[in-house]
Amino acid sequence: MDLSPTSVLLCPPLDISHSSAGGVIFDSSSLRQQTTIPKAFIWPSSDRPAATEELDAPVVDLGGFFHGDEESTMRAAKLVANACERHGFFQVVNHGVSELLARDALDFTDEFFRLPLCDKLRARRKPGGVWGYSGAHADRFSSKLPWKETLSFGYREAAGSERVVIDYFVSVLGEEFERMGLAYQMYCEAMTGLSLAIMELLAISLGADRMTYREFFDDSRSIMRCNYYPPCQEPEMTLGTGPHCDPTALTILQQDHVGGLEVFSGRAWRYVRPVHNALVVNIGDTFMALSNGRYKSCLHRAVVNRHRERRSLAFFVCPREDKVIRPPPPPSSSEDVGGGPRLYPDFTWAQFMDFTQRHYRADMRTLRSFAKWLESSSSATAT
Ligand SMILES: C=C1C[C@]23C[C@@]1(O)CC[C@H]2[C@]1(C)CCC[C@@](C)(C(=O)O)[C@H]1[C@@H]3C(=O)O
Ligand SMILES: O=C(O)CCC(=O)C(=O)O
Ligand SMILES: [Fe+2]
Repeated sequence: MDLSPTSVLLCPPLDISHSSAGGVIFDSSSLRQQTTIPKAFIWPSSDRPAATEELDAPVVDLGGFFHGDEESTMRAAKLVANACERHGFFQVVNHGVSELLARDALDFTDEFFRLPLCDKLRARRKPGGVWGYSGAHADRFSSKLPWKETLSFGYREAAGSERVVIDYFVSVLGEEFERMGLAYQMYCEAMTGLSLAIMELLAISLGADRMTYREFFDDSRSIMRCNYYPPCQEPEMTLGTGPHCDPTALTILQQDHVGGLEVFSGRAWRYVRPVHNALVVNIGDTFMALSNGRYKSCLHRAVVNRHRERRSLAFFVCPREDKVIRPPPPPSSSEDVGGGPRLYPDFTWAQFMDFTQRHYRADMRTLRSFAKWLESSSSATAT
């Protein structure tokens, strides 16, 4: 794919301290010239120690599974079960996503985030919205700001959605961004296919009917997020993304070779070494609820460094908004997949997503806090 830079978009000088909407704007290129970072980016010292140990997590070869080889499928399912019961994290290779497509998606991330700030702001996230450009979430939060810029957009595989991503880029940034939109449209299609295959492998690993989750997510909605982490002059004082569990069901993440992703496991933060051509897969809160707590929602974060920018592409798989999140009964017994009493109430993704966007900043306790919030809201309406 021709990656010649898009036409240079000129824009007027910008007052970067405050936007017209009153929110604060994060301009990493000017902030990086300063010797210290603004106070709003400093995280509590308890959140900051850098990992010294590597995470023990499998790199699962999906080749045999894709070829219908039962023995390697069971081998893969066993690795996945063990990892998901421990920390909810594994990596996959021979995943079927083209290396060229993956590289183009990363390269276009560079092209977008290297645009002048005023051009990125043409795609800025609208208040209350999910899609769009954000600088450190400075328009949403006033402390513990993450040292990153993000671009998020939605995807769903349905009739009439063949151009949903392309049309987003063209409508927000202009015709000259059609190639970027096409690359991400194709990337999201590939990620969706892989996510459904992983849902099948998860069901097998849980002893459920292998089509259970594949069917549940057949009309999934996804959120694609491009993360760009600029170099930071005080990397030990801040975080690229704070400690959290993804509220979504499953995340497929492509990271570049720089490193910075950490997972909390065995009472310590552990770094994840980038594996060439591998994709990171982590369980989110919604899948933890679907497995009735048997699989753990992965607690993770991203640290930054002094000299190198880092990029990651996170593909968040979510159920259709109105589907009720409830563990499916496995074929062999009347108990739910996770066995024992229900750990979480029924809820819909629409309710949970709304909670993270309007009521609560997602962190390591989002699902628990959401369950309490649901309970208090329902008891309030019952009285
Ligand atoms: C449902 C979501 C909220 C966040 C994006 C996501 O699609 C999945 C991950 C969530 C997030 C990355 C968790 C850490 C805090 C957060 C505010 C962020 O750093 O971006 C979260 C995302 C959000 O925009 O709320
Ligand atoms: O950039 C990374 O490695 C992690 C990003 C992440 O966890 C997220 O966007 O939810
Ligand atoms: Fe995450």
